[in-house]
Amino acid sequence: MNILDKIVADKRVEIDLRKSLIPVNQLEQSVLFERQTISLATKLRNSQTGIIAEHKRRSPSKSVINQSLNVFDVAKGYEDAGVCGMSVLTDGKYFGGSLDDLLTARASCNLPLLRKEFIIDEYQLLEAKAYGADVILLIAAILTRDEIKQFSEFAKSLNLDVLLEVHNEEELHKSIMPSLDMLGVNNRNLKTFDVSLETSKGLSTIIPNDFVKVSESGISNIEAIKELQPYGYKGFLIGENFMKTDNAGESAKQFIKGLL
Ligand SMILES: O=P(O)(O)OC[C@@H](O)[C@@H](O)c1c[nH]c2ccccc12
Repeated sequence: MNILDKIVADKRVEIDLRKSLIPVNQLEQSVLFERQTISLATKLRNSQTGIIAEHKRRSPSKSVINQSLNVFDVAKGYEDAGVCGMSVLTDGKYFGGSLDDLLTARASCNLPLLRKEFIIDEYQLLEAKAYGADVILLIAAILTRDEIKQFSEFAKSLNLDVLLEVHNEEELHKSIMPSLDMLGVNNRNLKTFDVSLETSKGLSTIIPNDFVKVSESGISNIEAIKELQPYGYKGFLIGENFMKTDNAGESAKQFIKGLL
């Protein structure tokens, strides 16, 4: 079993438990369920910089990144830095995140928030909405075409934007459909953790122009952004580079200053 298979197997157990603790109607009755969501895709289309900054405490590839920052300050700092959106890891076991982190980020800023999660069940989309997300991630490597269609259409019915993540041509071909807003190319292979910006470059030409293109992972300097922009990328998802410092917001601010 590779790491991705393990994460998904654990996720199935976790979702069953969550469902038994919080029924769907309780999620639907939460105050945030009525909130007007903000479109990340629209913000990226109109942005010169396109930074999506992530809150990530640890990961299977890097173990600890930063356990001492608090989400409230990180979200405020990112907003103050002028990022387009924030990504919040909500997986607990492998990334040290939680839905409470999402709720805290929501209370702290008005940025579009991406629920960064391994989505394999519609229930997780209701959770995303109930905890204040604006955007959901779908990972092509763990979903069938039918599931991508089902989940993305359900997300759209909840007014959530959809970011679909691919890592290779096969995943991309299987995933193209009108219910997606953004296509993300993960420069990190989730099965081996190898990172290369060439992945984004190579896949850029076969992503139809109606989708906002996002390059994800392994972006550690301004040069990388400058290198990717000519390939049509409008969004750049950055986690570790900001989170490994003692002030994530401030490092995002300096980064964006350098880009303008
Ligand atoms: O910390 P980095 O290398 O800047 O990467 C951020 C983000 O792209 C990465 O966390 C990520 C991209 N896709 C994912 C899917 C699941 C978990 C995590 C991810």
